[in-house]
Order: sequence, then C-alpha cells, then structure tokens
Amino acid sequence: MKTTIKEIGKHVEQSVTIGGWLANKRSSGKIAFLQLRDGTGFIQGVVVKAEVGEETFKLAKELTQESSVYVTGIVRADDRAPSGFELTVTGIELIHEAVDYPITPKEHGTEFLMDHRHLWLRSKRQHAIMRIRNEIIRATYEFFNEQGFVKVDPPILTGSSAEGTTNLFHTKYFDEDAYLSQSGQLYMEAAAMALGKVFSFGPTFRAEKSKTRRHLIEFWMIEPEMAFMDHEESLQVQENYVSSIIQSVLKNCEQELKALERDTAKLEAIKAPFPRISYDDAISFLQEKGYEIEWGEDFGAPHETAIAEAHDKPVFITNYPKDIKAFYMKPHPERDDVVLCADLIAPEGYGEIIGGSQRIDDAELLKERYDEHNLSEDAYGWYLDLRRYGSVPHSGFGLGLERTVAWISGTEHVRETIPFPRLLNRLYP
Ligand SMILES: NC(=O)C[C@H]([NH3+])C(=O)NS(=O)(=O)OC[C@H]1O[C@@H](n2cnc3c(N)ncnc32)[C@H](O)[C@@H]1O
Ligand SMILES: [Mg+2]
Repeated sequence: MKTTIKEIGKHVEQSVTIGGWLANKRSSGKIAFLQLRDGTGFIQGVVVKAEVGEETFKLAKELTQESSVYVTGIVRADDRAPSGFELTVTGIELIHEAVDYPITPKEHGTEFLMDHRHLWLRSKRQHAIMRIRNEIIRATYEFFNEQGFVKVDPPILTGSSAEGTTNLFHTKYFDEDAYLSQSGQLYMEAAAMALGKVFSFGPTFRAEKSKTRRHLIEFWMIEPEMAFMDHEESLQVQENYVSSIIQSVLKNCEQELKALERDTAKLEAIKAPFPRISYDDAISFLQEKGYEIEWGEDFGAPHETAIAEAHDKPVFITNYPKDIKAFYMKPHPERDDVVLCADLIAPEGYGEIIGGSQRIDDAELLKERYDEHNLSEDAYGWYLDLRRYGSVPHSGFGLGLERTVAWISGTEHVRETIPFPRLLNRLYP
C-alpha cells in the first residue's frame, strides 16, 4: 500500500510503497543504503543484492542524487534510525532521473546555496526549519482562536505608513501613490473597534538597507489588536502567546529540533510571566556595564543582547522615550516623555521578536501627533475617525515570524527561516 515516511510506523512488518527522492546513498559490494525523503521526513532504504536481484540492485547503485522514485519495501522497527524505522527494499521504480544535481553532499558557500534556494529547500536542515515554521503558524492560529480572537486581513496595498516613511516600498495604484504595507496595525485597530480582539498574519515590507542576521526586506508578522486592553494586559497576552508556541514546537517538532541539534533545555524553561525592565533601568544597566549609551538613544543589537543575557527568559523592555517611537503610541500617564510600549527581546542574542504598545485613544492628542509627524488627514483621516466615534483604550503588538523561528529553531540567520528570503541585493530566486 502507498504511504508516507511520516506514517510508516503504522505499517511495521508490512510491505509499503513510498514516492520520494534520493537524498543521498552509500553502498558496498552487495548492499546499498538509500537515504530517501518524501517531504514528510527521511528514512533509510536497505537494498540487499541477494534479495532484490541483479537488475534492481544495479538500478539502486546507479540512482543519482535527487532522482524521483517509487520504493517498495518491508517496514522494520529500528531504534538506531532517527525516525525509529527502516525499509528493507524489495522494489524500485525510477520516475525521473536527476542529472548533476548541483547541491552535492559536500559543504557549499552561503551565496551558492542562496542562488539555489529553490533546491536548497530540499535539504534535511531546511526541511526541519520549515516544519518548525509551520508548527509556529499552526500554534498561532490555535492560540488566538482559543482566546476568542478573530482573524482579519489588513490590506497589503496602502496609502499610509504606520512605522515612519523612511523604509517604504513605493508603488503606483493606478494614478495614485501607494505603499506596500509595513504593518497592518492601523487597519487592525479599525477591526478591533468592530470585532473586539483580532489578529492578522501576513507579509509586511520594509525597504531597510540593513544587512544583518535579523533583517529581511519581506517578512511575516502576526499582529493582534485588542479593544479595552491596556498595556500590561497586552504584555500578558504576549507572554502567554510566546510560551504557548514554544510548548507546541517542543511537543510536535521533536525530530526537527533534534535534526537541528537545538538545545531544547533553554526553551523548556520558558514559561510566563516574563521579566520586565523599563527603558530607564535598561539604560542604567548598560551604562554600569560600560556601554556608551545615553538616555534618549535607541538600543542596538549589542545592547539588546547584553540585556537579554541578564535574563533566562525573553525580557520586555518597557516605556521607551516618545521621540524614538511611532506616532500612535499612548504617553505614560505619569510622564509625557515616555510612551506605553514594549519590545520583547529573545534570549541567546536573537533580539527583538515583538514590538507593541497601547495606542493613543484621544482624537486631539492624535491630531497633535499628526502635526508633529506631518501626517495628512487625506491619508490618515480614517484613522482619526477611530477616535471620533466611540474611542476606547486599546493595545496591540506585532511578532516577527522569522525572528521567532530563528530563535526557537536555533538558526543563526533569518534567511533560513523563510522559504524565499528577500534581502538587500537578493530578489532571486
Ligand atoms: N501591530 C503592531 O503593534 C506592530 C507595530 N506596528 C510594528 O510594526 N512594530 S515593529 O516595527 O517593531 O515590528 C514588529 C516586529 O516585526 C519584526 N520585524 C521588524 N522589522 C523586521 C525586519 N526588517 N526583518 C524581520 N523582522 C522584522 C520584529 O520582530 C519586530 O519586533
Ligand atoms: Mg520594533
């Protein structure tokens, strides 16, 4: 019967057929070991000449890397195998021969692999990362559906910008100027006024000329927005959400984490609540550590890493100066120089995975911010309406999917956490 590698454990000592590709192989004299993959996992097929005969053994010996095949065999339980099973091959049917597959089992440079991303995706490591990405996405929908959030899809083509105008992708919308969305937030606030608790999940775009291991030009963001929730209540949603996806990955991606040699002990300990440190205290901490940083400056990667290293869980840095944060953030009730916001900094040097805040809910104050930031009512009048008609306290945040995948999977660079990364000077494939 036809099955998949993921399901093969249900057929021990039975004859099955899998469709897949040859990932690698080794052979000696009268026995060949085929490393097979079928998209659901990897398994070894053992081909014994005396059992399969001359013709099938010759086919096995001549199979080339990434040729597609149907392989039939008896499923054997084998504790030594990563999947716990092995296939004693009884038959092979070649579907299509791959000639000179470029990504051979030897080491390859990053640019070579990036130029062949459409093929590199097939490797065991990329397979593991993509399955962890999938689990984080699945667990995200599970968490927010269980919490009573409604999925709402903000537009990708917009006439406004939430995160400033320095990294917008301009495009034409017929005769009008338009931008690719940097963040769905402003629209999510409108949705929250209609549906209470909402979340989006989609691509966002930042024309940032940053060449770091944390920056993509196109990345995916989960953006929950919650009417009647204040800043601290939003932090509780964030820490519960992040804890939940970590537990889901630990539970459902054991083989993938093992394939990536991820130290899961560091993840198992991560449960809500997460520590909070104010921006003020973070500045003092860094200055005591000898960092040259003054109050009012934003943190760079080394600062975030130093702050994260002082904690064994993700840490919220709260209440940044108003002047280094976005126009929509609500001022602190006791201070007008800082705002009710927080960045969540992941451990192990993975940096900021969440940016969030309580939003201004007063029309006059928001109008003042429009004037300060030169925002036109033509483009932002609708956003002001949310404060003119039944305004309420509300908060929200954005979690960067790729940075979160990088952290949980222990992957150095975000380029491996998205199927087709868009980086500075990288639009291919
Ligand atoms: N609904 C909201 O309140 C979200 C808010 N408008 C927002 O966009 N915040 S953010 O700019 O900090 O971006 C949020 C997160 O989005 C991720 N992010 C932000 N920029 C990037 C780039 N360039 N590459 C990869 N990931 C990125 C990172 O994890 C940030 O913490
Ligand atoms: Mg941010």
